[in-house]
Amino acid sequence: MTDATGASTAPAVEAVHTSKRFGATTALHDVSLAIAPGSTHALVGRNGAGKSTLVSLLTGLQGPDSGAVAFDGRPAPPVSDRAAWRSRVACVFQRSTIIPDLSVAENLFLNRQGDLVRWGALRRRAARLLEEYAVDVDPAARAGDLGVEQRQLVEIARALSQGARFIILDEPTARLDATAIDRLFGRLRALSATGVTMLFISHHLQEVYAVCDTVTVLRDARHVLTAPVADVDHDALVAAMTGEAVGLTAVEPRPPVAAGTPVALRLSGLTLRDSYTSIDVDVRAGEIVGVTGSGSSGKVALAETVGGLRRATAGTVTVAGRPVPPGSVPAALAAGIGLVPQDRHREGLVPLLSVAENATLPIAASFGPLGYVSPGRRTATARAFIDRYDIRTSGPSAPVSSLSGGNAQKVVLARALSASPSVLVLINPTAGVDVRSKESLLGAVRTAAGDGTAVLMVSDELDDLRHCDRVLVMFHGRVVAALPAGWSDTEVVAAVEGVSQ
Ligand SMILES: Nc1ncnc2c1ncn2[C@@H]1O[C@H](COP(=O)(O)OP(=O)(O)OP(=O)(O)O)[C@@H](O)[C@H]1O
Repeated sequence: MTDATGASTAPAVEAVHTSKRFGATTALHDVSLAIAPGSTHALVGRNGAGKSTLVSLLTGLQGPDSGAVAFDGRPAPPVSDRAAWRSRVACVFQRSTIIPDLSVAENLFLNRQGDLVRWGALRRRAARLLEEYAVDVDPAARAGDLGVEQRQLVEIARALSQGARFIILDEPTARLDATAIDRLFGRLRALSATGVTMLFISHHLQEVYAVCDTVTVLRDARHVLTAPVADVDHDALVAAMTGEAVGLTAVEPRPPVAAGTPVALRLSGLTLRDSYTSIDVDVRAGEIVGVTGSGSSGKVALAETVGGLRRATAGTVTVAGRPVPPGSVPAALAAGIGLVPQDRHREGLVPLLSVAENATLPIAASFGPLGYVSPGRRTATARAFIDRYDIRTSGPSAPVSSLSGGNAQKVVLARALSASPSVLVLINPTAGVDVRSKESLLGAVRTAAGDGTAVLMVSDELDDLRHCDRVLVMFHGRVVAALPAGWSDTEVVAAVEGVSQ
């Protein structure tokens, strides 16, 4: 197709009446999408709406059951021709496709034909490529040592250098702090100005307005709406995603924790070499304490230490006055500490077990004597979780690996809460969770606190932190600010950046 000037008018990317089923689940039903060349197109929808499935069709990871995909008006290559797909489209996944044990240079030229076996030549070519895309990374660095931001930039540079003019960004901001997000958005705008077409997937609707020109909403495997972002306000977008005209509810202030309430969790002089130093924190029963900070602040390592995933080099963790043996998840669990870890793929879930088995792992012992778990009780408990947390699944016996990302995150939280822990440690608990489900997850955390659980919530999200009674800000391994309820967004951001107001 061409216009009067002879320029191509075909969409850069198109899905035409595509459908995809997994067993009994319809993941996409007759979905069509056309992305104009050079546009930055948002794809939004609730957890399980079908976004990742559509991405898998647009990247050729699998073919549609019916319908077709086209690039620049021409049919997509066969699924088996990976090189042809790589020259058309790349997806910067939330989970990296970079191989950690190889160097940056090797990662950049992975899967490419040619005579690049000589290390010196490979490194020089990698250096030129990184310079061309203004990526400030050493080509000889081990890829596994890169931060999330640098890793994503290497992935984008690799995609562009392979000829792809269409890039899919699947929740690219999920693990970036505010300044890194700003830098990423600057780059996306610059890429867009050079004619690169992008599909941007995010549960943060404000990001959609910040970087995208057009938005498509999927709901229950179906296409609901495609429109310029300027024509759809926030409430209309949420209504399209949920199918309900009800807006999101404002965060209710929590009643203050009564004076004299005992300390449930105490961190004293807690230190982890190269990560954080001399952390003293008390969390009283029923209190929600937030911890935030930039990527290098040490906040995640601190939470992982309390949850038993890391062993502090000095200091102690006590629960109700009793010291918790360090560096052991079972010991932390036995002390009453529940953990929602950062990486649900690695630490959170057992992929081959069912939703019911995963959700009820810590309470299995209470279901029957001598480790016997009655399947009926387990299923009934799991069904209650599925309803309460709005987990979209074909049922309690579905393997957890069949869940969409956000629904898997809900299982992790359900599991942590299922054992009624006296201390709950959460690391970015709403990452990947849709706007409506965030409300129910944070509501469940508030209910647990209302019942006396002490909550330590590490998060980059101001919307999570709004539920906290106070927020500690870490900077280079130390607590630099303690903000009582009523803080303003700018106060938190300034403290995170290390700028005193
Ligand atoms: N391999 C699979 N086997 C079985 N069911 C699957 C599989 N992949 C996806 N599904 C199901 O298809 C539906 C759509 O999932 P998809 O991952 O596309 O959702 P999503 O919109 O990306 O969600 P999220 O926002 O949570 O990432 C879900 O109900 C999911 O459970």
